[in-house]
Amino acid sequence: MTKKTIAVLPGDGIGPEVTTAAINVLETIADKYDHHFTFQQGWIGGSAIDEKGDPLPRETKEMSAESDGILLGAVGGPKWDRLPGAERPEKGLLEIRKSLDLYANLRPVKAYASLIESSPLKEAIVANVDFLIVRELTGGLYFGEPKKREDIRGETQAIDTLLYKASEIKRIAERAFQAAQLRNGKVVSVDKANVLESSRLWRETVDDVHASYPDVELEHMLVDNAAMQLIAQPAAFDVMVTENTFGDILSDEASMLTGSLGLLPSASLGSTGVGLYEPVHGSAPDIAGENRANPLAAISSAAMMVKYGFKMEKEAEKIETAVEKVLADGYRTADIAPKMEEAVTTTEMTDAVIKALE
Ligand SMILES: NC(=O)C1=CN([C@@H]2O[C@H](COP(=O)(O)OP(=O)(O)OC[C@H]3O[C@@H](n4cnc5c(N)ncnc54)[C@H](O)[C@@H]3O)[C@@H](O)[C@H]2O)C=CC1
Ligand SMILES: CC(C)CC(=O)C(=O)O
Ligand SMILES: [Mg+2]
Repeated sequence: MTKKTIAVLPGDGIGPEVTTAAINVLETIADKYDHHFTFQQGWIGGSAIDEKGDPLPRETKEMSAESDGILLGAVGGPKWDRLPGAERPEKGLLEIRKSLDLYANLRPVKAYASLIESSPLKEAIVANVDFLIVRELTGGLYFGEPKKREDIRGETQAIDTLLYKASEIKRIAERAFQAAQLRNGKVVSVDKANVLESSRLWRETVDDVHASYPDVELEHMLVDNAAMQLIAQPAAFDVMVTENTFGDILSDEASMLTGSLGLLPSASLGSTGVGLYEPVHGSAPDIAGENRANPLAAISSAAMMVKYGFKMEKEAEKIETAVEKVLADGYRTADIAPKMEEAVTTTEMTDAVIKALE
């Protein structure tokens, strides 16, 4: 019997609904394969501000650092939108990523053949969309200093800093080339090197790292073109590596190649051994509490946890196959249902996945 302790940070909005779904799936896997998973809940985000006065309370940080893996829902919502940046729910998420040095955010984008009708980009799904976004997660605009507001000659101005060290670029580039070696051997590095100094360093550093991976093909692409190419020829991508902000935006765009943001999982990995697994989507305040959220992104994030965090390949594959099966069987939450009256709820979708696991 393998024992694992999982820190569960549901967060805000639909976060608690989708993490409950993922926990139910993990419990079924534990029963089936004779593992013992212990779940420890912690506060993060807006709910942590309300309960503890801090978007990342010390207890959450410690419990997460000591766990074998962190399962996170999402943070944020209109209730906290007027708070200053340093006190907002999102700060809790940025801080846990930074404090655990989770610099590599893997966001697989894989279309399900059974969802062709649900995508506004049907041709994309037909074209077998299957690529990996490797997003740098602990540098760039979200973290660079100075980050502040100031009054200059009677006018308020705001500053964010886009800062990258060569060492930060080097380690994420290495992750991308290694991922490509296990896939189809092609990396597209996305930057804005025609305008940004940080992107010029990015490009030079990626080129330097590439010298050690001669078996991998490398192409540099400017981010505006990349945004277009994702729609024009999504099947041409294998691994895309990019900095924090570009990766954040391009992965939401890429989600629509699969049919919905509610389908994309992610794994954030780093140097400390503990990984954080969360859906790509946010807290979706517009549907929170309605049992309408698609739980498949969170469930697939749990699959990434057992695969990357616990090295349980067959358990991960079991979850992935169950997700494929429920979609092939026609289960559709509202975000992917062609007809609203045919949509299933979050809990019905979760129950269908659990049944498919048995
Ligand atoms: N990782 C995180 O915790 C993230 C948090 N956020 C926060 O979430 C809040 C809302 O941000 P938005 O811009 O609205 O982005 P969002 O990702 O929460 O929602 C965007 C749209 O996608 C839909 N959607 C998202 N997840 C879904 C799911 N599982 N099933 C069905 N539909 C789904 C929503 O209903 C909404 O229409 C903000 O406070 C933002 O800062 C946003 C992105 C990531
Ligand atoms: C707080 C944000 C940076 C979260 C987000 O949008 C993301 O990580 O995708
Ligand atoms: Mg995002």
